[in-house]
Amino acid sequence: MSCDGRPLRISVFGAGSIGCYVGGRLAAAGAEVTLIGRERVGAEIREHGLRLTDLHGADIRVGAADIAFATGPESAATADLVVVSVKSAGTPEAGAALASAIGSDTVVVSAQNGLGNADTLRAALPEQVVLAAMVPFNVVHRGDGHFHQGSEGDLEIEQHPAVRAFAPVFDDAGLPLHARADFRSVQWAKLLLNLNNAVNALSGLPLREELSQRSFRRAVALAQREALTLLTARGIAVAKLTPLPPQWIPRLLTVPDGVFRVAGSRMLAIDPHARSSMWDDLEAGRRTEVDWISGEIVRLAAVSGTAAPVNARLVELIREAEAGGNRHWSGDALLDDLRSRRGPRKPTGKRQRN
Ligand SMILES: NC(=O)C1=CN([C@@H]2O[C@H](COP(=O)(O)OP(=O)(O)OC[C@H]3O[C@@H](n4cnc5c(N)ncnc54)[C@H](OP(=O)(O)O)[C@@H]3O)[C@@H](O)[C@H]2O)C=CC1
Ligand SMILES: CC(C)(CO)C(=O)C(=O)O
Repeated sequence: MSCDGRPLRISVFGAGSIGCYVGGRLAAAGAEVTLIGRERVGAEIREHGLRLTDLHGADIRVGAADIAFATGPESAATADLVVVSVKSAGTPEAGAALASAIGSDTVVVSAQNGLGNADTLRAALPEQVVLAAMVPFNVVHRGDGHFHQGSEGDLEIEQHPAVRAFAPVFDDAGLPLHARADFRSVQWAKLLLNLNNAVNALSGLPLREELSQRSFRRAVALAQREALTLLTARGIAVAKLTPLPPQWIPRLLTVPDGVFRVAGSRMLAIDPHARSSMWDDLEAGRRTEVDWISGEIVRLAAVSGTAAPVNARLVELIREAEAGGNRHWSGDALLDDLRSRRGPRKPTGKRQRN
């Protein structure tokens, strides 16, 4: 893929799990990539290069000489495209850093979870085209420059004419980008899925092991059902990322054998070691994105004049865990705790499915 006969220049602001994996694959496909991140990551890449693997046996090597690394935004000055992949708490700083470095022709893509990161970047970068994208798959950093894609799904992005200039290099990299006119509803669908992040982080378990336990699945379903009730009441659309209607989403996580649906109509495999990005943050002692994920449901409830006690409790438990509290809950204990937060249930006469 080239831009005016030369390789596309891409900077990735936030060289972590997603940034190194996506940036590395784009470099392997011929783009001129600069990763912008912390010196510890730069040192790892200088020593080992990048190794990028996936569930299907892809094993791609990018030598240290074939991908540039920087700790500041200056190198983004000549980029055609900047992919932002910092955690949500870092977005304002990323926006300010890019504002001092890039020109108005550079397109910026937020490859982050949550709903508001692209808007935060737009506020800092009023002259640039800023687009939100959705990363459905999980990436695990295995050390020594090795990043492993531990689940499946294709990238989705807001529909915009600018996408045409860089979509081909994503195709070449084996990471096809699907442009969607209803992107907000895609973000809501992903956020519903990410309500599992808090439960996963509190379980202290890999995703597959967590989701193989019925009580954790029921805990996730409580959070998702609470969110869906609010979304439905406010008439907010949730993309049909599966062939099932949105009200079925809580049931998707009841699949017993370590696979769940993320996007598309397929069952998606999960690597046995894959963990949520929130698990990574708790493990590393970093601030999590709980305010931008479960916290969105709490805010939605507040503006709707109601409450979201299950998601509010998950926010509270993650904050406690960030401060050193329990992050090894059993499924039964977590489920009992979350259930005790809900108001009394009306008897339905029906057996609970999840
Ligand atoms: N990991 C995953 O599997 C998935 C993640 N996502 C989403 O993608 C986004 C990125 O997640 P992920 O890749 O896990 O995040 P990581 O924490 O692994 O990577 C972000 C990196 O950017 C660095 N960074 C932050 N601010 C700056 C700065 N100003 N200058 C230089 N480097 C900086 C961070 O360093 P430091 O930690 O020192 O600040 C960190 O190394 C999140 O929104 C996440 O929710 C979506 C799907 C899956
Ligand atoms: C891929 C997925 C859904 C895995 O939990 C994720 O988005 C995350 O970890 O943040």
